[in-house]
Amino acid sequence: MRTAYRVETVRAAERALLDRLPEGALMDRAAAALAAACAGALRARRGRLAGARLVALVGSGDNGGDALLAAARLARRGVGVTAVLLAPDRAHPRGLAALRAAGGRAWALADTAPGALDALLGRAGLVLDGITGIGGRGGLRPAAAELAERVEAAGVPVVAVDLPSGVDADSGRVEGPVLPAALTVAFGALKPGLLVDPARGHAGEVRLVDIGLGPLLPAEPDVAAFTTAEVAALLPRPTGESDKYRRGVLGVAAGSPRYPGAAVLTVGGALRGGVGAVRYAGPAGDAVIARHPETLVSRGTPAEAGRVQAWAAGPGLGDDPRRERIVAEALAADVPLLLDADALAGLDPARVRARSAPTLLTPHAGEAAALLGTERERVEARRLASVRELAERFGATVLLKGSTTLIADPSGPVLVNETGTPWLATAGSGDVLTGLAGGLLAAGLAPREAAAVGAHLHGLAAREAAPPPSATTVTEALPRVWRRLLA
Ligand SMILES: NC(=O)C1=CN([C@@H]2O[C@H](COP(=O)(O)OP(=O)(O)OC[C@H]3O[C@@H](n4cnc5c(N)ncnc54)[C@H](OP(=O)(O)O)[C@@H]3O)[C@@H](O)[C@H]2O)[C@@H](O)CC1
Ligand SMILES: Nc1ncnc2c1ncn2[C@@H]1O[C@H](COP(=O)(O)OP(=O)(O)O)[C@@H](O)[C@H]1O
Ligand SMILES: [K+]
Repeated sequence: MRTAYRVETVRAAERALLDRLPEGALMDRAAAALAAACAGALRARRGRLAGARLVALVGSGDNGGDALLAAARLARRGVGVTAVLLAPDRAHPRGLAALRAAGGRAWALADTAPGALDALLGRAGLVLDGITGIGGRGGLRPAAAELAERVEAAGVPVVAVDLPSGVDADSGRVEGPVLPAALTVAFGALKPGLLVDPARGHAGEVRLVDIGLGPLLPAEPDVAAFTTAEVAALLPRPTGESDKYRRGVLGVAAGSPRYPGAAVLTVGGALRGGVGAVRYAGPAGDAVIARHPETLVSRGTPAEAGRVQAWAAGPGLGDDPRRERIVAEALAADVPLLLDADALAGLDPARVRARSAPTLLTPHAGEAAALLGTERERVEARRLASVRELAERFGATVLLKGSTTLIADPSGPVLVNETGTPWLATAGSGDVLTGLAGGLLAAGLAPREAAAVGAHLHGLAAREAAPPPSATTVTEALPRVWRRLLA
């Protein structure tokens, strides 16, 4: 598991560790790793370290201190270092002394003419961003924001110290300018903002440095991501005693005369979800059979279909006059249920909470916004809070789709899917995910695992099918992904 912890938790662990270590030891560990990462980046650009130029942006906290101590180490190895101090009288004293002793220069930002700053940046091979880390609050203040914009305009690669300056560590929110990094060197633990958009999108490659915090962090993270190996271990596998019913049957209620394709795509995903069989109930049976002849089709509603181990309902139900009945019957079924798309419209939390079996909701940001009574943009800006709120309100597992797919239960860590790709923003790809995650539910995975495994496979399949994938080619790539993971 890749794990991320909130600032409060990181700080508590840091305090406990500081009590056991000599003064400054923790920052020295961080600075050594940071200097090594910068040295690697500088060498990759120009072959050798001596004579390279680095600009360190230094805020008034320990994030700036880390930048100064790392810059001092690089200066000792022949790198020409200039530190740009946002608040010279509050710059980390030990860090500043170390930099000066190593022959580095320090400029006060307020005393630096814009032309001189641009010239400095123009000569730099790398910028080290130590403006703010976990102590950053709200959007960057004007001087810092302007500096970030000038650095970005100069086009010099940036290594962020702990976090890209300007992002909110706990929520992944971004207010105003951020300095985007090619590499973020995170100390002790990842913070949620390094895994969740929009902040994640500014972090570049994220490298976690062990500074000894691990044993002091709680067992339960705030945010976590399954690795591919963990996903592979969760995949349902048939055994000697398996038959098609024991492997699990998924019922699919999707599609309508106007949207038969949604039924085809959902069933297509379901058939790659590790089930023994898929029962389709609805008006698009002919289209489903034409593409997937192995499907058991019927024209009725969920209550009229045969036994299943889980239901997936919603894609393309839009103009089916029986939509409400279909959703009501799916909600009444005493098996795990995935609700997506048109099944989410107007969904009553009390009806979901009253269910006897688990429920998984898979909204995109627009559907999540409608369920929360807010705007899509607000959900996109506050993904973590939104998915947590939905899970709590509905007493269900919620998978929030989009640029970062998140999965939340009413309590416990939020799971992040790290395999996503913007290529998935293509019509019908959500229907494939519904079938896939529904299939995994029917095969016996808990909703949280079914959602996380489904999203992980879905992202890998899109990468395999790209560019450019369509919902159909994502479906077709799924068996290749299974094969690789099962090998
Ligand atoms: N945790 C660990 O284990 C370890 C942590 N370490 C390091 O410490 C870092 C945390 O240091 P930190 O606590 O000093 O806070 P930091 O991020 O430097 O920022 C605070 C300063 O920024 C300012 N400021 C705030 N908001 C701002 C804004 N919007 N725009 C502009 N300025 C803003 C704020 O100013 P003030 O509000 O006081 O005026 C304050 O002075 C952490 O990220 C990691 O790098 C490692 O060394 C070792 C192990
Ligand atoms: N910008 C993006 N980056 C990564 N994944 C995305 C992005 N936009 C959409 N997706 C993914 O694409 C799929 C789209 O699903 P959905 O919105 O339900 O579309 P549709 O209804 O057309 O199937 C989801 O899996 C979602 O997470
Ligand atoms: K930073």
